[in-house]
Amino acid sequence: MSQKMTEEQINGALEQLNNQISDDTRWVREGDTIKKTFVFKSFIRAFGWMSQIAIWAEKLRHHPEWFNVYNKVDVTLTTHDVEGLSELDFKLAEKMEKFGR
Ligand SMILES: C[C@H](O)[C@H](O)[C@H]1CNC2=NC(N)=NC(=O)C2=N1
Repeated sequence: MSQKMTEEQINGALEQLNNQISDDTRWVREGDTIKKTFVFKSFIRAFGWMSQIAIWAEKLRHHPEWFNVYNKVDVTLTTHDVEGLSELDFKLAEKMEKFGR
């Protein structure tokens, strides 16, 4: 079971996550969540990416909140079990970056 992260841990993990991103988009902290909008070349690319991430989400037993319109996917990550952020949110975010575009 993943533990709720402290402010210090969150800030560190967020910085590390954003440092490995090549494009100019960033994950943003919003309360008990981190958020990012992923933009793809087409709906089918967006949906293909979601399918890959869905498999990882099952493997990690950690699931995204996301909203897709055409080529965009708004992602919100939080850990309901701890009512906050846990390392699972950052693990899933890293998978999203790895398979992004
Ligand atoms: C039992 C099961 O692993 C838990 O309910 C998992 C499932 N997926 C989850 N996903 C997210 N985002 N937060 C959780 O707390 C969570 N809990």
